[in-house]
Parts: sequence; C-alpha cells; structure tokens
Amino acid sequence: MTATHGADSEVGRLRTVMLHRPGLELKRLTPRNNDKLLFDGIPWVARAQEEHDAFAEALRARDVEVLYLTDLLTETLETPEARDIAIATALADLDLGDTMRGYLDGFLHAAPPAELTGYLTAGIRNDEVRGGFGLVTSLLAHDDFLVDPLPNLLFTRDSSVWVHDRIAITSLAMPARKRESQLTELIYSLHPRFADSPRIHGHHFEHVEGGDVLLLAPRVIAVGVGERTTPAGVERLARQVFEASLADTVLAVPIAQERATMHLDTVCTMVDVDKVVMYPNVAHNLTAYAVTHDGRTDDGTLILHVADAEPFLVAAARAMGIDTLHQIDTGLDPVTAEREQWDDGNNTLALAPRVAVAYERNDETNARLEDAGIEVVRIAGSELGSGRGGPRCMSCPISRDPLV
Ligand SMILES: NC(=[NH2+])NCCC[C@H](N)C(=O)O
Repeated sequence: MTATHGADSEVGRLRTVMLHRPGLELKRLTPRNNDKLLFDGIPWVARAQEEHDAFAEALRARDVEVLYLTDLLTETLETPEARDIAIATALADLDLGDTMRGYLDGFLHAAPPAELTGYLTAGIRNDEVRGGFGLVTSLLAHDDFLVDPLPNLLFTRDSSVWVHDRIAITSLAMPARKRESQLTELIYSLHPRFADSPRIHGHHFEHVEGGDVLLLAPRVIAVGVGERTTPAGVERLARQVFEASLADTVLAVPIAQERATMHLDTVCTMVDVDKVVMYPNVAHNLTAYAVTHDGRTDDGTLILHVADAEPFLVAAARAMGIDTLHQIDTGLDPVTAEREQWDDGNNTLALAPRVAVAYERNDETNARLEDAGIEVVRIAGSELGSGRGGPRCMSCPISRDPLV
C-alpha cells in the first residue's frame, strides 16, 4: 500500500491518528441528560483532559502524529463553502422553528472558524442565545439545547474509519451522535490534507459505526452487528468495499444488543497479526457469517454469497489465510472478566504488532497480555472511561504502515 493515508490492518505500525481532546461539550453533561448523551456519569472535565493529554503524549512518544478533530474542523471551516455546508446541515437537523433557525443561521455565519467549531461541538443552550426570541425560547427550559452538544466526539473511532486508502464516513445509530459524522464528512471532503482521499459510505446511509469495524488482515474485514451497526449497514459496506476492491471477505459478527457490548471492539481487539484479546464470557459463542461476492446480476449489482454462521475465530482464520487466530488466554474468572470488559479491558489500541495501549485499571487483562508477550502501554482512564470507551474507541488511525 503506498497511500499516505489509510490502514489495511489493526496492527500495522501506527503513524497518524485523529483524537478529540474533550472540552466544553463534556461540561454539558448533567445527571438529567447523561443517559441520553450516552455517558454513565458526570466526568471531572479537567482530569479527563489531563488523562487525554497523557494518552496523546504516550502516542507522540512512540512517534505517532496526533491530529485533533477540532483543529481539522476549524481549518476546514476557513472556507465559506465549508461554513455554508456545516451550518446548513447542522440546522436542517434541529427542531428549532423558523424564528430561531433564521437567527442561528446569521449568528453562526458571523462566528469566526474556531468559535463556530465550538458551537458545532459543544452546542448552544437556550439560556445562551442573545436573539431569535419567540415561542421556542419561551417554551423550552433555560437549559434545553437548541444545538445539541456532542460529548461522544471523544470516541473518534466511531465517526469515520479508514479501509485501505478510502475513508468510510459512518452513519451513527444513536440520535445523540448523529451529527458527529456530518462533521467528519465535512473534514474529509473539504480539508486540504484529505483533498484527494476517496470516500465511501456517508452519514445518510444505513447505520455503520467504526467501533464495529475490525480490519483483521489486508482484504479481510470483520463488522459487528448489534446495537449500532445494522445488517443492512454491513451489506452496504460490504458492497462498497467489494466494488472498490478493498476486501475479499467481510465477516458479519452478531453481538448482543446491549450497552456493555455496543460495538465489536468492546469485546475483541487485535494485538498482533494473528492474536486477539477477547472478552472470555462471549468468546465461545461469538459467530461470524462470511460474505464474499461472485458475479453480477443483469442490472450490474454484485451477487453476494453469505456462508452459514461459524465460530468467529474459525471463520476469521480461514478468511485471513492462517491456521489459527489466537485468542490471548486471559483465563479470568467470569466476574473479573465482566468488570474489566465494562472498563474497556478488551478495547486496546495497537501501535504495532505486539504493542498495545490499554487502560491501566484493568490489571488482570493487562497482566495476561504481558504474559503472552504483548507490550502494554498503560494510560489512566478514570474520567475518560465514564463515556464507556477505551484507547481504541478514542482513536481513529489515519495512517498505519502496511503489513508486509
Ligand atoms: N468504539 C467504541 N466502543 N466506542 C464507544 C462509544 C461510547 C459512547 N458513549 C457511545 O455510547 O456511543
């Protein structure tokens, strides 16, 4: 692979990553809105920022280039075209009424790029507006949002994902996250750094979230199907990656439709070219449907073949062309395993084969990873973890070395 941007695996040496440093949007969380905004508590924002800065530093210390989503967005918003699209898409989605919509349209257009980034990410509360007064402002509560904040931007893995040299703009399932991929779509369409990068999928298509997409090996992709990614979403993604010749096999992997297992990467991540760390309580019943393609219908549509369900590790190894995809034997008792899974113990970010970033709190899982020869780069996540996401969720690899 010669592209400057892109990734063909989960473990090729990480060169460039996109993160989002948590900011004002986290200060919008209250005990009344945190469930709807998909947080399990109210994070201490200053500490969350410290933890995140340490995460970014750990990556830089390993020569990984760290890009911040808000910097990319602000740079994108320098052009009037980008501002028009950003404002029109954001406002079109909101339940505002014409008086407020008209006011906000003018207000947002007048804001300089960095400020506009702030409004698009942290939102605007009813008690913060200085105009557009009318029925909407009178009847909404003072702390209702006119523009919703996006606290889950922190989890950059979900709102876009590189597949080889293409960027897939995802389509997020939960209402609280829907606007996130409008922003990533804007960045990848109009930021000069990504000008020539071909895109697939889009925020208006069937739901696919990046946390469900695992690049098992060059040309083999596993996609979790559960609370977030839908069966139709995987089918759409499979057709696109086959059409663009980015993969030969897509494995659709059913996962329980529960908060604890919202994405495939909450139960399984790769730590080496042939090793995964997997939540032991699901390891034995995780299955996969291998999807391949062969020929076209008369109208040119690809004909997909869907194999019967098989154990995930078996189907994955076959598609990857290896004898065995090893599961690190964490040997944890079910209760410890459940606790550490909840705290994202299985949600590791590989910096290279056998080097993975993990939350320090998951002592047992980390010790077993080390026993298996994996170098564990530990980071703190006491506050970051309240959004239920670990190192993998908080990072979107933009460039990884190809596996040779
Ligand atoms: N790739 C992941 N596992 N992302 C975690 C996302 C967590 C986020 N609060 C949500 O519910 O959407």
